[in-house]
Amino acid sequence: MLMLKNSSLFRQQCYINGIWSDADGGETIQVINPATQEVLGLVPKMGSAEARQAIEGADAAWKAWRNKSAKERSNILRRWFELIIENSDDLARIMTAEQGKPLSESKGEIAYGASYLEWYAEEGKRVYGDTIPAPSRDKRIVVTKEPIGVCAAITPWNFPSSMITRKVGAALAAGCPIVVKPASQTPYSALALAVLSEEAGVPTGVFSVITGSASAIGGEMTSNDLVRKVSFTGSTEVGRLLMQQSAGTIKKVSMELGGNAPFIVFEDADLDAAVEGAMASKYRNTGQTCVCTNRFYVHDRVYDEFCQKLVNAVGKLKVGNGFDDGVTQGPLIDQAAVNKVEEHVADALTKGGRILAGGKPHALGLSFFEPTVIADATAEMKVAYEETFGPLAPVFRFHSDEEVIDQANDTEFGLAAYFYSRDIGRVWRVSEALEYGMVGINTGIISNEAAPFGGVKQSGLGREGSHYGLDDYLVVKYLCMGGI
Ligand SMILES: NC(=O)C1=CN([C@@H]2O[C@H](COP(=O)(O)OP(=O)(O)OC[C@H]3O[C@@H](n4cnc5c(N)ncnc54)[C@H](OP(=O)(O)O)[C@@H]3O)[C@@H](O)[C@H]2O)C=CC1
Ligand SMILES: O=C(O)CCCC(=O)O
Repeated sequence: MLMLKNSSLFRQQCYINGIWSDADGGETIQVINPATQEVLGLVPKMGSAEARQAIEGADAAWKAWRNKSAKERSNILRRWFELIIENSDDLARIMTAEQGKPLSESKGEIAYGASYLEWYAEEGKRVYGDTIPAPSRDKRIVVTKEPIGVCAAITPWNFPSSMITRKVGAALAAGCPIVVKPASQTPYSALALAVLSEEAGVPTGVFSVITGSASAIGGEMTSNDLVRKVSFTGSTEVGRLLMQQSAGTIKKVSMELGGNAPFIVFEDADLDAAVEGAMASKYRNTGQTCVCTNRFYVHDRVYDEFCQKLVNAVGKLKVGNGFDDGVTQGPLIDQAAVNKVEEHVADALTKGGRILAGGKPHALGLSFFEPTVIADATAEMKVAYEETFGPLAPVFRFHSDEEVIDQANDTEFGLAAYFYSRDIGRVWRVSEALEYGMVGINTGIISNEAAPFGGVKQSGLGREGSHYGLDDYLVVKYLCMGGI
């Protein structure tokens, strides 16, 4: 039983057009605590009919929402932000229970998620237009920005709150209503946000949360003509499918997909700082982050020293139930996630990898896995080209800048990359050569609400956070004034 100060935050119904609802047929999905395998509760298993209802409600709400002043929308977003902060202890407990991450990380995510609402409450006031000198004297060119319309979002289990607020904050600030389908493994964080949105005064239909069949709800979201934009965070495979489905009605799409982040340690790096960044980047959320380092490249001259320092730091991690004191590594989300890490470890070992730490499921059982470091990684290993999404750090050796840049870019993904160097010329050269949407230079943590988050290549399209994120929910309108 989840103990909360405000038990009304734990809702087991969907929030559609301001009404708390069950699925039409009464079907439900079980939600499991990955740290204990206990059933936390049930949520409705909705499908296309309920998704259509939510979309139609959003469309009905759109006109009044877009007609509010930016300041009115800002006040509501601000109030929602404040309520999230006021309830952050409970929201963090809900997150740890359904997702497994340590309570301190859940608290961090609630604050991080709320920061998008706070930031967009302000930025929504700055949707500026433009005037452009016309090529002829009798015309004037004026450019305005307008909300794109009804939006739909599908979000993942690894960041159950912030991946919603990052989309919803921008959509609402721009003047768009939005319907969200959270991951089936972590619906309660989303439903708790809906409880607080209602209290904050977000009008009926402007924000709905619908749980259930991903293919049925996703199918309706991507085919319904009323939806003008689909925003997705999750696997590249599902992102590709949603883009195909959205093509029929030419929807705008934002896709935040898989990564395969390289983390390069040059021979002039501050190694202690690099290890600190490596730990934050690799083991945050037990390695289940699309911007987590997937591949460490370390210069031959500092290879052994870096590996030793990394292993020492990994030895201090504590695996366990995220509610327990001192735990830094929760369980993986499910057995399939464990299988993938095991597969990558086994593959690396058959190709000459050397285990320096961990390497197997944790003695706690269930989906707990030992934080793992593997030395002598090579380009032939699966860890070089597939996203592990778990606590496995493969360490590759390199000898020159050209070699490591080629290896870092040798992937279909292009989300985040990191490198450590104290040479300013190299910092510029490497930053420019890396084919990635985001580059962390002498830092392992890059995410914040003021920065544009997003990838290139098969890591996705569009940006979230920052003023670029707001543009993704706006359309440009050109007014041609003649007869002057
Ligand atoms: N970029 C990122 O942040 C993330 C990347 N991943 C990567 O993806 C791998 C697999 O994770 P997984 O959870 O399966 O990720 P998915 O892409 O399957 O899930 C993400 C979201 O998409 C939904 N979804 C799944 N199938 C469909 C569909 N056919 N139509 C519409 N929506 C759909 C899911 O719903 P439901 O939960 O109901 O199935 C969930 O809400 C991970 O190992 C990791 O490599 C995963 C999560 C986040
Ligand atoms: O897509 C993800 O894995 C979530 C990104 C978390 C972050 O914003 O850093």
